[in-house]
Amino acid sequence: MKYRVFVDGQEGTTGLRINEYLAARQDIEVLRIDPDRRKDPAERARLLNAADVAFLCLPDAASREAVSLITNPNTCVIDASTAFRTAPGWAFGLPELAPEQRDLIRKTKRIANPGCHATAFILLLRPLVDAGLIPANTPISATSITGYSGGGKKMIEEYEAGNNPTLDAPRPYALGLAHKHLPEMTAHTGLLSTPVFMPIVGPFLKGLAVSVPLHLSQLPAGVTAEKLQEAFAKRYAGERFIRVMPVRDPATLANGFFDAQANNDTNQVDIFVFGNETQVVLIARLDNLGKGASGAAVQSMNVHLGVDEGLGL
Ligand SMILES: NC(=O)C1=CN([C@@H]2O[C@H](COP(=O)(O)OP(=O)(O)OC[C@H]3O[C@@H](n4cnc5c(N)ncnc54)[C@H](OP(=O)(O)O)[C@@H]3O)[C@@H](O)[C@H]2O)C=CC1
Ligand SMILES: CC(=O)N[C@@H](CCC(=O)OP(=O)(O)O)C(=O)O
Repeated sequence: MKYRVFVDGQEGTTGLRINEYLAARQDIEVLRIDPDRRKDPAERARLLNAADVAFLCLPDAASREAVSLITNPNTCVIDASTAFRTAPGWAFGLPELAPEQRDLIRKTKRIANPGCHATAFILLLRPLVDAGLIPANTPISATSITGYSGGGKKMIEEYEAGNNPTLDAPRPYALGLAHKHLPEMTAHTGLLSTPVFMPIVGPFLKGLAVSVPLHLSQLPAGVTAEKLQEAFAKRYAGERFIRVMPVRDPATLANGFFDAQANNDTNQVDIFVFGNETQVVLIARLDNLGKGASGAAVQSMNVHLGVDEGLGL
């Protein structure tokens, strides 16, 4: 028997990438919607309710509508939008979040796939807050460098039209300091205050790196770059999709520049700790369309179904 999977939003950036992952799977039958009816609620409802797993790769409002159309108690929803990431009754689709997270993903029928920036930020902060190395009341700031595919079809078209010179330089955004990932970045790290977060979109398709600068004077006495790196190594030991790099990664320092695209076309996250006696910078790198979106959604599906977590990734 094959699992039946429906991708609502199959023509979008996240949906297309999920379909690429699923195409190689022998254990999955993809239920496809007639492109002319892809926004027809009745046809979507029929397929959503026929599916064992439904991926929602839609704007928030359309995701909420899709969830309201589901009456089959056996349909497991994996929503890629921002709509349910801190909602009660939904499991956060980040298996590496905490030791109990895989169990939550396995048992629920409602999984909220994390945002791309949020995934990198949470994987940096959560282990250190849990270990008491970053007290929960520490004020935290972060930047993120991201490729333009994170903005979906519309932003991809703008960049690829090639007729707007203002897109040639990296562009900081979300300067209202209210980026849509902030609620999940706060809730799933345990931080007591909302971080200051400034993402920067650059003229490249995909790849993302979140940086968190810290003064060691903000942290408990005795915390060093080495101790932070050791805490990551301990927390992520055995995690196949997370690689904790050596402290002050010699290869990056020798190169002189950080490569935000080095995990593209993988489901991998790399974690770095740079620093001196008084300061550190934490960096997490991933493919915003891989572990930042479609790869993470497929990984959560695998966990939910109880098949090999890396199948097809
Ligand atoms: N791109 C990324 O890196 C990431 C995106 N996400 C999230 O995933 C979701 C999808 O994003 P993304 O793939 O980038 O967006 P896109 O704009 O590329 O794709 C969205 C798709 O949804 C379709 N759609 C819109 N409204 C409806 C509707 N009512 N019924 C059915 N289909 C509809 C659109 O149709 P049409 O083709 O006509 O426009 C489009 O094909 C968003 O919530 C986004 O926030 C999450 C993580 C990362
Ligand atoms: C470049 C760009 O605009 N990126 C998007 C992030 C995409 C993503 O991961 O977030 P969602 O799942 O929440 O859409 C942004 O910062 O809003």
